Amino acid sequence: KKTIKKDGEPLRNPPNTLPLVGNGIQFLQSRWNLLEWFDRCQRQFGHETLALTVPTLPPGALIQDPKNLEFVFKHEGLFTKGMFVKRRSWDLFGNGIINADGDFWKLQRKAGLSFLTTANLRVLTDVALPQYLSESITELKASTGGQTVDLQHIFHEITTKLMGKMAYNMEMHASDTFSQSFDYASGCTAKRFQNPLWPLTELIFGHQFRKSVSIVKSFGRNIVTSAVHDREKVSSSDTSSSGDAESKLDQISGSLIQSLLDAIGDEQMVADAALTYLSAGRDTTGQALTWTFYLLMKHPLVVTKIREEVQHVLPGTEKEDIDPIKFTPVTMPYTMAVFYEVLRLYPPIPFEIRQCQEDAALPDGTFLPKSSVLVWCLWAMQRSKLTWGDDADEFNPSRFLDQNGKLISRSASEFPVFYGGARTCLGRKMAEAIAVQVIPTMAWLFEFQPAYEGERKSQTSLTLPMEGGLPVFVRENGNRTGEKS
Ligand code: HEM
Repeated sequence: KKTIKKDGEPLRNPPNTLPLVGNGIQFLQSRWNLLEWFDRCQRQFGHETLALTVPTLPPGALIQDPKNLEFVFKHEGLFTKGMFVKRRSWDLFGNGIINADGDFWKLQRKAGLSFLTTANLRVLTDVALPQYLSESITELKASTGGQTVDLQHIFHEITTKLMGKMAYNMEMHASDTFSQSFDYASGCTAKRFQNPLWPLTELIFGHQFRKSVSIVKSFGRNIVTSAVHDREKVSSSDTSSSGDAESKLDQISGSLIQSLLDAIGDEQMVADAALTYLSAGRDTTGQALTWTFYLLMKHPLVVTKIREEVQHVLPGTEKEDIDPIKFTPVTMPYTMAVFYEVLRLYPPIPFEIRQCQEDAALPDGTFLPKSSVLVWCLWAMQRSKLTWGDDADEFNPSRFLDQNGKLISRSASEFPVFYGGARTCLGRKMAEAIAVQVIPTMAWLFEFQPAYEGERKSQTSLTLPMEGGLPVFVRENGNRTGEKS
C-alpha cells in the first residue's frame, strides 16, 4: 500500500500527535483552538510538510510552503475537492460551485462571470452600495445614545442586501430565518471536517442541523421561483427604462440567478448554485469588515491615516458631505492596504482541503498517493515569519505599500486569501469595491469603542464569523481634520 513519504521516509508528525488516534483528538477541539494549533505547527516546523493522521480517514498532509501551494493552484485537476469535501458539504451546497468539478463547475463559473461584469460592479459602487451604506449610517446615528450595536450585524446586513438585490432581485436581510439557519448549518458542516464520527453524531444530535438545512433549501427554491416569476413578468411587459440610477439597479437586479437559469436549467441545481453564491459573496465580505473594525479599534493611528486619505480624496469635506463613490482601490491605496492586512491576519476562509485524484509529488519532494488529503491553514501560513518577516504577528498595513504609497501585490501562493489558479475567487473585485467604500466612510463618520472585554474569537463555521458578534458603542466623529483627537 502506498503511503505519504518524503525521500523514502514518512513525514514528521505535528505537535500533540498521539499513538493510535494520531491527530483525531486535536481535530475535535473548538475552531479557535484548532487555529492556534495550526499556528504552532508553522512556528515549530516553518515551511515543512507534516503528516496528518486521523483513524478511518485517508492519509493527510499539512502543507505550509507557498511553493507547494503554487503547485496545487497550477494543477487544479489533480487536487480537487474530491469525495472527502463533497461528502461533508453535500447537504448544504449540493451541486453549488464550491462543490462542483468539471463541466458543471465551468457552467456556474461562466454564469458568475456574466454577473460580476465591470458594468454591474459600476452599478454596485455607484447605486446599490451607497444606498445600503446610507441606510446603515442612519441606523448607527440613531444608536449614538450609549446603547450597544453589533457591527457584525451591520456589515452582514449591507452584504446581504447587496447580494439579495443584485444577484437575485430579492429583498434579503441578515436577521431573516434563512440567514440564521444557514449560519447554524455552516457550523455543523464545518464540524463534519473535524469529527470522523460525524454520521453517528448527527444520527443522535443532528435534528437541528436537518431542520436548518431544510429551511435553507426551501429558501433556495424560493429564490428560483421568484426568478422564474421575474422572467415571465419581463417577457410580458415593456422593458424600456429611464436610465436613472434606480432603474439601472433594477435592470441588473437578479442577473446572477437569470444567468444560472440560462446556463443550468434544472431548478434544483440552480437553487444549489444560488445558495452557494450567496454564501460566498455575503458572509466572507461581511466578516472581513467586522474583523477590520475590530483591529481598527485597537489601532487608532491607522484610523487617523484612513481619515487623512479621505481628506486627500475629498478635500474640504464637511460632516455630512461624504461621497463614497469617490473611494476606489485606485484613490484609496492606504485603505486597501488596511483591508489586505486584515485579510492576512483574519482570512475569511481560514482552511482549505483538497484530495489527490492521482499519485502526485509536491515541489518539496513529498509523495502523495491517490486519495490523500491535502490541508493548508491560511490563518497559520499568513503568520509565518519566513514569508512575512519578523513582524508577521503585527497589524501593519504598510507592508502592502511601497515607498511611494502604492499598493504592492503579493502572489496568490503567499497571500492565498482569494485562492489562486483556475478557481480563484470570482468576487474579489466586488469584495474590494465594498471594502473601499465602507471602511473609510464608517471611519470618517464614527468613533467606535469596544463594548466587550478581552479578545474576540471566531466561532466554528466554514468561514470566519466572530463569535457573539462585535458589540460596540458608537458616537459621531466630531473631529474631521484627520488629526488624532
Ligand atoms: C473578502 C471577501 C472574499 C474572500 C476572502 C473570498 C475568498 C474566496 C476563496 C478562498 C475561494 C476558494 C474557496 C474554495 O474553493 O475552497 C473563493 C471562491 C469563490 N468566491 Fe470568494 N471571497 C470573497 C468574496 C467573494 C464575493 C463578494 C463573491 C461574489 C459573489 C465571491 C464569489 C466566489 C465564488 C463564486 C467562488 C468559487 C470560485 C470557483 O470555484 O471557481 N467571493 N473565494
